[in-house]
Amino acid sequence: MSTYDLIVIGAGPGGYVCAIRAAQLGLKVACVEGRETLGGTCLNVGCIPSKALLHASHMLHEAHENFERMGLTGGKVKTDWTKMQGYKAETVSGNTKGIEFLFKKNKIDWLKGWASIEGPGKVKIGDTLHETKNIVIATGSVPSALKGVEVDNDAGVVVDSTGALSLPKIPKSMVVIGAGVIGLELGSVYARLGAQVTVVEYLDVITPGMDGEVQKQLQKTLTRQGLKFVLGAAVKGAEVAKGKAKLTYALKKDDSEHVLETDCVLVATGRRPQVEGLRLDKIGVGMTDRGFVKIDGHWATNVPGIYAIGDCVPGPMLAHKAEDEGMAVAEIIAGKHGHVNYDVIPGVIYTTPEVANVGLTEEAAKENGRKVKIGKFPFMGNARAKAMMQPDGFVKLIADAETDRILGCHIIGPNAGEMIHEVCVAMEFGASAEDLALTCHAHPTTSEAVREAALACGDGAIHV
Ligand SMILES: NC(=O)c1ccc[n+]([C@@H]2O[C@H](COP(=O)([O-])OP(=O)(O)OC[C@H]3O[C@@H](n4cnc5c(N)ncnc54)[C@H](O)[C@@H]3O)[C@@H](O)[C@H]2O)c1
Repeated sequence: MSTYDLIVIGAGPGGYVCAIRAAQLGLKVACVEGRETLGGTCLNVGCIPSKALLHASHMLHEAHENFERMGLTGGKVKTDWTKMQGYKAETVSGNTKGIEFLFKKNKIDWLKGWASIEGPGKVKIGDTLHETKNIVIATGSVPSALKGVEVDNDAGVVVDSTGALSLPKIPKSMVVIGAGVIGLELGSVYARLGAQVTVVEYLDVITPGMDGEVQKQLQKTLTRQGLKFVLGAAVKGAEVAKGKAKLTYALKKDDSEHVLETDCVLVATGRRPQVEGLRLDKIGVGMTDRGFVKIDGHWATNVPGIYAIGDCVPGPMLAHKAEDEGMAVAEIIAGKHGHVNYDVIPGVIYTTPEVANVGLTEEAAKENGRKVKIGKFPFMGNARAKAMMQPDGFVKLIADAETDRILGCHIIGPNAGEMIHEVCVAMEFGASAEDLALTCHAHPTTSEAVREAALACGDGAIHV
């Protein structure tokens, strides 16, 4: 039995970052992880492997669609699925081993196994009980189940996001249930690799909650890339026979039933918090009615010395939100001040073009009766985007109508996921649209489009 200042349960982006920050602040720290490798969903079966497949399939798309126009000729580039899987695995292991190195460097004990909490200060793994002053629950989330659609990742016909990363072969056709982040990212991968992809979504729009103009532009662009969309459709069930699936859905507008036959169904209808086996009910940790761990403004549960962060607590299920909470709670446990600004958490969809957003949408401003001004700039007017053959999309900046303070930004276009951060920094410092407009931006960069959108909040953009 060992005594720690802090035991973090779960080594995903929330948990491992929390452990590292706590160790840096002088605490004796252990992190429990039952998976063979560190890094949680994000590094093992989420953000990182999907980005490897997105990158490789984007390169293929470029080779097929744009190389010749750029004067790059030669044999037709083909996909070697086994090699691509190897590249994905290498990307993952490079990152997970990196966390192992960071744990050693920061003298963090990796307690291997699945933990349960026996009471405040008591964490059990197998038959071993570990004592600790504080516990942080960072156990993340798992894909939600969908009634009537049974996932079997090993069979590879009806899969969730984990199974979709390692399909035995590239399917000729795929039906994606859910036009959210996962559905569109992985749907894009397989569409670029040659599958006929149909996305079936319950709502009448894709990417619910996002800026309406971005939703429309993204749907238009992905449709041009070959994805088909069936919106306003409720999935009734899926049957598997002879290595194929039959998916039945009903259109909400007239209740008519339709069947899609496909090689593969990807269920991407959201994720739910993962807390099974922790014994939270036995030790009286309060939960929300949607199954998340209930916390106060300092990530503390109702049981003294037990905190929770990341996907298992309410809020957006994003790795970077979990990381920020991990750092903040470590600071609090170490007797310092920890803070997360939930108004400035960016979101990115890694399709091509990328979609990125932060803060208020035009729709939310209208709903709240908040007066805003909107500066919009199309990438068609951006020299760099045109040189990259990616002139689709725009930057939309939202500022307070009276004070000019930046309240939000919505980008669809090349490098959107990188560009959003200058707006995040501006918002963090309470900057106005004019502050951004007065900041010199290097030419030619796609970031100039952000400045132009800021100029459009004032006297006008130059290049439209
Ligand atoms: N790039 C990123 O930041 C990233 C990548 C992957 C996952 N994530 C996070 O992981 C979580 C899960 O992602 P996700 O894409 O599974 O969920 P999501 O909540 O983003 O989207 C799920 C979609 O499925 C639809 N849906 C739900 N039930 C349905 C049904 N029965 N039939 C048809 N459509 C249905 C919803 O309306 C919604 O559009 C999200 O919180 C997401 O933010 C983020």
